[in-house]
Amino acid sequence: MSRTLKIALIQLAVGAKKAVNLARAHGKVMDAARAGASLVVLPECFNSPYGTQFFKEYSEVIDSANPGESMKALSNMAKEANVFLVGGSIPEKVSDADKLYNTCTVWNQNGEMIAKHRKVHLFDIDIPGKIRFQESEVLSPGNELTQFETPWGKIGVGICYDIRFPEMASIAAQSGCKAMIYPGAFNMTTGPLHWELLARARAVDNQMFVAACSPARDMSASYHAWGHSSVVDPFARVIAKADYGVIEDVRSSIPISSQRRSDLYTSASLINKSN
Ligand SMILES: NC(=O)CC(=O)C(=O)O
Repeated sequence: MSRTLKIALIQLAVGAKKAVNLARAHGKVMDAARAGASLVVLPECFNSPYGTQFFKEYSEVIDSANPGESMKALSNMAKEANVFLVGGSIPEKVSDADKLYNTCTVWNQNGEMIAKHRKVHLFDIDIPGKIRFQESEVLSPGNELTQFETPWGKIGVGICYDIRFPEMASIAAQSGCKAMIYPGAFNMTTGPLHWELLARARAVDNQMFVAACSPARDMSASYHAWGHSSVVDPFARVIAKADYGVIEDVRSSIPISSQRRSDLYTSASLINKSN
């Protein structure tokens, strides 16, 4: 078993156009592979805006014999980039049963689907004055726990709200998983309080790696994702975090963009003629 793994979490900007989301995901997966990642993770609902009003319209059947647009795209990304790909999640349609699920698919380097996880714990919350979200109004819950084999050991998968239920990660650890991966989309109310806390809790409880991958925050969308995609080690140390707040902090503390002397930066004005 290989002992080192470079993992990439893609904090993808997700908009209203499915084809654009898929193309952007493809570009970022290729970038991650070029940077040396062997396992790449996309966020929850990577092909669709996150909202119960969108799930039906963006849903696809997940069927290897007759793959939909997102399935084809994920298979191609994994194969072309030569990576294991945890394909975030998409709204899955099961036409015979007239049901929708929030489903993560996992792909190997040959572009073959090796696992499928339907979100088990649906995100139904109501925090007065802050956020009400009821996935169960349109989605059905999955009924299985999911793990997959890789050259770096077995890995368990959950989706977002699943991270709040310690049993899933604990069962994964007890059955030999080295890591839990959660595509997720926490929000501006629960994210600051719980996202990192839960990822670190699952890591420390089970002495395993935890990776949680969010979409990028878009304040013009109906749902404001928290972002902060993170990797936590078995000591519960956050070893990587996408924290775009740091950009603002650094730019206001060291304001080089307003201090730039653009008036001097032409080849003619650079030269001090007296030297
Ligand atoms: N979006 C989710 O499934 C979960 C979430 O935002 C939360 O638990 O908070």
